[in-house]
Amino acid sequence: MDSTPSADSESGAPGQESQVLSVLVALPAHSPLSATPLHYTHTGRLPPGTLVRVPLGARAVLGVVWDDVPLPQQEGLQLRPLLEAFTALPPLDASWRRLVTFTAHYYQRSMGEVALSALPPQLRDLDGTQLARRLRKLAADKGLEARTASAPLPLTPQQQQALDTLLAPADGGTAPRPCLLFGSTGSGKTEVYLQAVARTLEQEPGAQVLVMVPEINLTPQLEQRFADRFPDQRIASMHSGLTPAQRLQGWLAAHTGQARIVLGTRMAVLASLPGLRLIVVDEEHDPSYKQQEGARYSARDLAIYRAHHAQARILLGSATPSLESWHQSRPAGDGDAGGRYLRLAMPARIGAAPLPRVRLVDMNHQHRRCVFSPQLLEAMAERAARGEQSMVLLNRRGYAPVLHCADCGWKSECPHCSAYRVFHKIDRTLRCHHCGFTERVPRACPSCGNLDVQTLGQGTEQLEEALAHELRALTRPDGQPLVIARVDADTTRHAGSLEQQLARVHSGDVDVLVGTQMIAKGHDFRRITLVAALNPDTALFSSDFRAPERLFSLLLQAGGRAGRDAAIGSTSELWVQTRFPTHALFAALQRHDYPAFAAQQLEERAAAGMPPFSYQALVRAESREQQAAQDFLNAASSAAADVPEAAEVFCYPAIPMTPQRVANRERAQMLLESGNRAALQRFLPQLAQQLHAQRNRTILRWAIDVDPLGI
Ligand SMILES: Nc1ncnc2c1ncn2[C@@H]1O[C@H](COP(=O)(O)OP(=O)(O)OP(=O)(O)O)[C@@H](O)[C@H]1O
Ligand SMILES: [Zn+2]
Repeated sequence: MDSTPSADSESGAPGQESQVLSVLVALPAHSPLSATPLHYTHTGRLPPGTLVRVPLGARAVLGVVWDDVPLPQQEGLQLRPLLEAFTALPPLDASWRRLVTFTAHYYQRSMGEVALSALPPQLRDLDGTQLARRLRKLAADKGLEARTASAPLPLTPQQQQALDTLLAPADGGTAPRPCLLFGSTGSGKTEVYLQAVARTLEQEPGAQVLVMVPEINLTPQLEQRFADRFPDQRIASMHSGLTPAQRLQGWLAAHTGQARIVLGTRMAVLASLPGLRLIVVDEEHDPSYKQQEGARYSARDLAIYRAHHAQARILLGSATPSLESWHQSRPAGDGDAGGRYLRLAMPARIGAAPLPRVRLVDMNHQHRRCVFSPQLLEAMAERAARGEQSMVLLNRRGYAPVLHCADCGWKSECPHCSAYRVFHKIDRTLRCHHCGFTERVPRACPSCGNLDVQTLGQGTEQLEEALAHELRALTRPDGQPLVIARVDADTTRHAGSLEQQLARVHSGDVDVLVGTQMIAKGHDFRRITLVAALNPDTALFSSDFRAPERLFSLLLQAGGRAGRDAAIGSTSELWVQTRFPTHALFAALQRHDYPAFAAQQLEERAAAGMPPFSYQALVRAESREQQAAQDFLNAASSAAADVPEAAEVFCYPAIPMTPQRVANRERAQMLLESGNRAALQRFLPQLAQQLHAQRNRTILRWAIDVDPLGI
């Protein structure tokens, strides 16, 4: 296609001059062109936010008309006209564009990448006619069934107070304060969300709400509750499990305001929501809100930003808030103005079902290879005999994390990673959980030929087998043998399989459920009265300072699955098998005392200058050689050390990541820390410039992770 010279071109209808437009397109992440919008010509003006198709090299790509950016002063710059403007679609509004700009700057990515990744992929393949047809179809099919709405429950005084505080009018012209709903497991947070949504939708005809959940497997249950409560509302869902056509439909429904309720995982935070009045972030502490590739954004943090600028209300909910949100919602005290958020507490469980009793089993008193203590087995047997369910948690899938030969010391290392391959008995494979490398289990030790190769440690597969053996003599109240089921990433690979397996638990077909943390979160199981965590100890002494926080929240959330139905009448229990029963974390857990745990952790973090008392970024690099990766990072940080922006930022020397090698790539990381978020933000582009400059053939890739979760 011919390039058209810029502004003074004379194509087009009389009186319609060709204009220069700034257009965002997605360019490869480190392309020098990716920093700002590109320029194209078009006959007549198009408002910012209009979706367009533009030529890029030999391709035609989707782009978004952006707010004007001056043309670069470049000799002989030839601008090309855009190919197509999707004027049937309302432009993406200023609030969305501002969110994209902020996300790109804050997380050190290009605006084009962020903007285009926030759009449904199928938009790239449609032309204007096809898009117009989709829009007509969307308007014609409301996707609703005629049903009666589930009635709102009469709120408990605590729920009522939380709701009223959330919805209280903000001071004239200011954005409402973000609210943290600190509500015990089973305290009825969802009902507060539902009624907050209902009230928000009533208040304004065009109001929209965004409800976020951490895990895709929690969306069906929540979606059902929303669909039951709002049968005359179109609900758009947004998560990675949808087909491209479904994603486009949901996105269009939200963008055009036809869907007033949007429900989704972290990606939903970047949806176009022109009428946004309320955001709910359920289980706000959950690490899944952090995107782990590309633009590594925290959907919770972006939600706070987004709500602020849209002057929308925002409610973060959790029984175990992140220490960041907890700290941010601290009440004013002596000499401290308090945090920016408002803390709403709902300590009581609905229906007065007490929180589970915590029982610690000291594994120092058991024999070395003991997996289930006799006390725990007995307790599970009692529950099963009464027709109650138990749940056993172990954060390790497969049969055994390592195979080894006692004769020569061989271990099932992955040839491509610095990690062991996990033994999966079901298909007799050794699988690397990092790179996916899979082989049949060797019949004999590959190094010395010893036929007696043994397992080390346990995974969920082995637990399932061991439990079946231990409980084989027991029957349910109806005389049938006990049913033991396992739910982890291996049993839920196929679409719909998780829902099926959970449905079996809900219907009472399963007596003992074994699984990874996947089963600990958010589910409203009615008949589980005992939850057991088998080996939580490694997190107590991890090098990652957030490990105790994650453990406490996992255990408390897991325990929260027990005893949700007071009508069952028996006391619920959370069992923890540990070699450190006197650890302070367990003491706080026994009292269900999140505030005490948080206070102790925050004190440690304050003393050590860790988040939330400091701000961090992590730079990661990959190379064939560990030294090359570290040298690259260290060179960039020394080169950037002299800029004025470096003043308040501390760069630690680069170190190997764990695991150090994955898929034959050596990985290194460098931690940056500052007591001042703005200072860190000013420094990062300087460092990025140096990383670009230092980059050489030996560096396979690098990335900056702002506010990293795993250190
Ligand atoms: N006001 C109410 N009256 C009666 N029942 C209620 C009320 N509010 C909530 N419930 C019921 O209490 C149960 C627990 O509520 P919900 O699942 O919302 O808890 P939650 O706070 O989200 O817990 P978790 O953090 O463990 O997910 C649900 O079955 C819900 O229907
Ligand atoms: Zn591997």
